[in-house]
Amino acid sequence: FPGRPTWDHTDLTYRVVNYSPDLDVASIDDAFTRAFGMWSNVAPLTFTRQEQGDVDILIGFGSQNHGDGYPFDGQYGVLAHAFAPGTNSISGDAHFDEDELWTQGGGNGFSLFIVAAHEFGHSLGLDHSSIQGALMYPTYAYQANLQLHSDDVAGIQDLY
Ligand SMILES: COc1ccc(S(=O)(=O)[C@H](CC(=O)O)C(F)F)cc1
Ligand SMILES: [Zn+2]
Ligand SMILES: [Zn+2]
Repeated sequence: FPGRPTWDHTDLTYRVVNYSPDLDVASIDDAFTRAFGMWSNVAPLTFTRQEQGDVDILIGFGSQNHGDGYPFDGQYGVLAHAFAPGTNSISGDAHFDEDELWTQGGGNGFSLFIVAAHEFGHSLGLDHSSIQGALMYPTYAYQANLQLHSDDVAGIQDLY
């Protein structure tokens, strides 16, 4: 992102503000934990869930207008969005479009784990990759066994 915003600390905290009815709470929590893990596996970052107080990354589901001036668009189209690191309260936050069908794997719907891993890349300061096959490529593609592309790894290691 322009100006190369990054977090000034590596022990990041997050909270899940609300849940989608598409999956049970444990599956949603697990998808986010695994999505953060993709990045902490290759960069000196830790992600700790914190139920109280200020956190770096707020995660939630919303549809259409959900309070941040970036309304979602109903089913399909924009699936989610996330804000770059910074000092604003919304910095780093990740929002998922409730009008999508969130799933755990193949078949119809979108993998919450894959979309979250991509969004958290933005929450950490990564922009899009031009390499198809990279997690940070701008369009969704289901992968049964998600692996970061070398471009994703290079990007996060360049930032942290
Ligand atoms: C692989 O993960 C994603 C790919 C594409 C998207 S998106 O189609 O919602 C994208 C938003 C984004 O790049 O985060 C689009 F611009 F709306 C979200 C997650
Ligand atoms: Zn939003
Ligand atoms: Zn993106």
